Amino acid sequence: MSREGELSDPNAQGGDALDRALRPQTFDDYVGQRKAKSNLKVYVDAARGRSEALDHVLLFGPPGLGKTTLAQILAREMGVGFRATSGPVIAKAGDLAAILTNLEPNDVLFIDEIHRLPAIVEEILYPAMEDYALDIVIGEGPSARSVRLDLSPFTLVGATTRAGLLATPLRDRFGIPLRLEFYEPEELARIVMAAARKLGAAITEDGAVEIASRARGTPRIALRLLRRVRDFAEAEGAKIDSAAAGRALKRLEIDSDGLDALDRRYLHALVKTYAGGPVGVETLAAALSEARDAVEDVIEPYLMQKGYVARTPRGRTAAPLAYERLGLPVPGGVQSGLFGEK
Ligand SMILES: Nc1ncnc2c1ncn2[C@@H]1O[C@H](COP(=O)(O)OP(=O)(O)OP(=O)(O)O)[C@@H](O)[C@H]1O
Ligand SMILES: [Mg+2]
Repeated sequence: MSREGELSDPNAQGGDALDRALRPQTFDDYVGQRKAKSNLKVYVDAARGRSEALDHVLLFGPPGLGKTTLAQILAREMGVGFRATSGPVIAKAGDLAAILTNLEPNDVLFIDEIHRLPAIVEEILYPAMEDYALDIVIGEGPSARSVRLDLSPFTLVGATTRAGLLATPLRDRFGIPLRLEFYEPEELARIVMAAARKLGAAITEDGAVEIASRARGTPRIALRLLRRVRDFAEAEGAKIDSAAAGRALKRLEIDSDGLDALDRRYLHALVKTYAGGPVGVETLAAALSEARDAVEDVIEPYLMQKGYVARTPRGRTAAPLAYERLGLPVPGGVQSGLFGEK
């Protein structure tokens, strides 16, 4: 049982058109990520002042934190065109060459899931990023020769769920690497309020706070919960206040910490089946019938940040908080002291 659409394909979820309508368009509408945003503003202003392309940007962080959104905002704030593609879609070097030669000066080229670019494609990206040039080999065998083709200056914005998945030479060519962080509940509440306003849904501040506090620090999840809660509230003829949100979230099996059924299955497997670990991520993924990547990208980052799970050289181990969440005694009787504070 996956979170709706998220594990199989992060971008294929219900309400896609709605998603687009809710996307912030400017730095000012883009809530949170204060550090990344304030640095980017400086770089954008400087590049615009010099009429140059912005340096290449690598955005990394768990799914749904706003990488695609931020890439679009960058192009808009730079006042340049935006072209989007993704790693798995570009199969041949020629595909990327065609895209690169069609860019207007200073355009933003967004490559989602950039860690999934085939190696041969990655190689032609290196001179393109460094010198705005393509090295094309003409002919075969001993008569083959390489010609250099100049490109317009452009900004590559790459997105990936984990920077560690990128080959070092590629990673090193990004002048601006930025890690997106999980959002604070107050920030998510602002996102939920703004979205509810755009949707014309009746919501109170505490209704938004209730949804925000259970959204795993992730705007996409907050917006999805808002849509579901709104359905329940409309069915009840109620507005979305904290009581209505609480009832709906209970029906959606989202607990007070925002953990859903899949998170609880993960903790259950780790704590019960594997006695709290250490256990390898492959083994855990198999126990959950999920892909290893999905476990590492989607489930674990939030559980680790919240201190339920730790990563050790020998595998994952359950922290005291995991036992407490499942209502089990903590081995050795050490209490985390964290339970109930969140
Ligand atoms: N800072 C933000 N302020 C307001 N809304 C946001 C913000 N970040 C993301 N969103 C909203 O959350 C949703 C998901 O964002 P987005 O698609 O940019 O995430 P992503 O990081 O690209 O995810 P993935 O890794 O799955 O591609 C979008 O609908 C977007 O409107
Ligand atoms: Mg995206």
